[in-house]
Amino acid sequence: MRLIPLSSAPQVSQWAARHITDRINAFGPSAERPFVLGLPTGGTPMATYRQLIALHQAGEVSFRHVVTFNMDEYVGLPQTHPQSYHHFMHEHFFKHVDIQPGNINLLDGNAPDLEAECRRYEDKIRQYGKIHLFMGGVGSDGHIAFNEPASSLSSRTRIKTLTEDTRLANSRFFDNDPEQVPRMALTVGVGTLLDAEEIMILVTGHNKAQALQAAVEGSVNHLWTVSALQLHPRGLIVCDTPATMELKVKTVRYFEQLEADNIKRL
Ligand SMILES: N[C@@H]1[C@@H](O)[C@H](O)[C@@H](COP(=O)(O)O)O[C@@H]1O
Repeated sequence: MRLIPLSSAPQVSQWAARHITDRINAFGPSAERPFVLGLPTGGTPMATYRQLIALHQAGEVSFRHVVTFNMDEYVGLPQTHPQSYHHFMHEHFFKHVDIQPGNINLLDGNAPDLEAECRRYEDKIRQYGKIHLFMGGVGSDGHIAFNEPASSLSSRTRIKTLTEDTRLANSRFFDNDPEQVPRMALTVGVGTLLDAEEIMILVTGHNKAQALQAAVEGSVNHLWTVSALQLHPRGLIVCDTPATMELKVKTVRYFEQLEADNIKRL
């Protein structure tokens, strides 16, 4: 696993957007051979989306031959609801770049048969071969996508019941009322994430410090599903200083030294 310890959240978004841009450009995608990008929602990636839009507007990256798969979606929220992940993605990213609508993939949390919808999603990912780069955030309880504590580390796309903690954390987007937060979501599994060629997780803020500690210094554990990143050959975490507060000084120094050139790039 690589850890890129940066000072601030804006630096994390700058680094992440540059990394995605570099990966897409190095791949040289075409209509026949698109770059497949996995994407998250949440507060953390919003600044990265703004940076990607800026890079796109500066002519540094095109999404014309990029296919996207979002990691999760609430069950039962209309797609037009301001807090649906469909709405989030269109507002914060898709409508600002040159992605082709047919290349956007999101789980349908209103599908009549939710299990069939999850199977369809897995099949569609498989049709493209694999996801080249999956970006994600992490919940303060260490969940990735909506793989709540005790999710199987070999899970595939499925329906998950959200924990009280997650509904409480996400209530800030629902008038601070946890009752308005849907009780279920569709999410890619930990196994689906591990199949990606590369995974990049963004971690910012002191409220994520425990999750980062579990991910980097803890053992692989289903209670902190982000720790499954340790099993991946190309796992990458980009974090800010407040998120490192539960890590040993020695751990942070170790990665600062290893990544000195990459940190200086900013
Ligand atoms: N399903 C999403 C996750 O994908 C996200 O990583 C997490 C943290 O979100 P935030 O970045 O807002 O802290 O929230 C939700 O539960």
